[in-house]
Amino acid sequence: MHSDTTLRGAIDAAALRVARSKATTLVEALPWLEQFRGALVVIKYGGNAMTDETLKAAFAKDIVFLRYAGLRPVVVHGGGPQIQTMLDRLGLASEFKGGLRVTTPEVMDVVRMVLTGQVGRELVGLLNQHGPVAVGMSGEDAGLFGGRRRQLHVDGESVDIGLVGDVESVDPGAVLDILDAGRIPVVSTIAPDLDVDGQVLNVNADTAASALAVALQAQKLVVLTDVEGIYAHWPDRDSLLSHLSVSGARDLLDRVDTGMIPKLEACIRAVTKGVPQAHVVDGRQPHSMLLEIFTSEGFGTMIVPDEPRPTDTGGDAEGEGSPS
Ligand SMILES: Nc1ncnc2c1ncn2[C@@H]1O[C@H](COP(=O)(O)OP(=O)(O)O)[C@@H](O)[C@H]1O
Ligand SMILES: CC(=O)N[C@@H](CCC(=O)OP(=O)(O)O)C(=O)O
Repeated sequence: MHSDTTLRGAIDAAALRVARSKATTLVEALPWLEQFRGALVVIKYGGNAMTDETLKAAFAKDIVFLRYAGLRPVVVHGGGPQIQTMLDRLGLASEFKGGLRVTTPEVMDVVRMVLTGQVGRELVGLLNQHGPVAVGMSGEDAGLFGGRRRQLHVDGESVDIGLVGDVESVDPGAVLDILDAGRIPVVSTIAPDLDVDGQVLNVNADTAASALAVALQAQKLVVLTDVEGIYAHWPDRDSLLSHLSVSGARDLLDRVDTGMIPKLEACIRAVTKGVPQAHVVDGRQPHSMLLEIFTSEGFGTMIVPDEPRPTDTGGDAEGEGSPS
């Protein structure tokens, strides 16, 4: 241990300023550390935000940081681009409708192999470079998810999108066991079909993250993606929204396309079912998640419940927190 005098003698004034600024940054995080101590946060890590090795390593550091800071992070990962790369390698075609991949039985095999066997494994490996903290699991494990085939309607017409599922039931027991053991669950989003024994369904990762956040009654759902947040008039870069109410988000659904549709739907669903806030954050910015959680400015777009109207009695939240 150095005395104050030796320390000051050893470092010059500039280095001292840097050290003080680091201490200030740490202390500024204190109110947020207090607020979120023990908080369960579901983080959806999108495939488009995980294409760069440095970013993936930064993401792993952030998640482990949250864990050591006393939060309880649960990671739900996507992997759309990684699935696409494998489908291309195998010469299998697939298309998207309403932001969802039309999933034939052959495509389903690839989705399951890539999400659970490749993307999930890689994330677990990156997290475990910081200690034996991460445990990977699929929605098939310990009855985590039960799915039903999604009926898609476009312009009033029913469209067949194959083995695409919606999460109908969540048994979060295994996730809670992993959290209680002080570890970090890393979930890939395959769901057994509740109607057909032995069949599995491809669940969009935003949809699955939202269902899990609701079942766990998470304090936050954070969706990391490849864009700064939600734009009111995409692609007008001046229209980035920092806050959005659920009604505003519903109004916007008609004006977003591609991958933002399931994201917005997922945030709306989470917030209307008892998760206090959902965030869409730029996963291409290193440590964006830490900035979102530990600064007052936040980062990206925050979706919150509508303000109660003066006539509301306040009793209408009953039962909203129940798993879907
Ligand atoms: N209103 C909008 N605001 C932001 N992004 C939008 C909007 N409408 C469509 N998008 C598109 O949604 C994309 C994010 O979805 P996606 O590529 O599926 O991400 P991920 O792989 O993270 O799930 C953005 O890159 C953008 O092209
Ligand atoms: C039904 C459906 O579209 N499933 C997605 C599952 C992966 C995913 O959601 O990945 P991102 O989060 O990276 O988009 C797919 O097959 O691409």
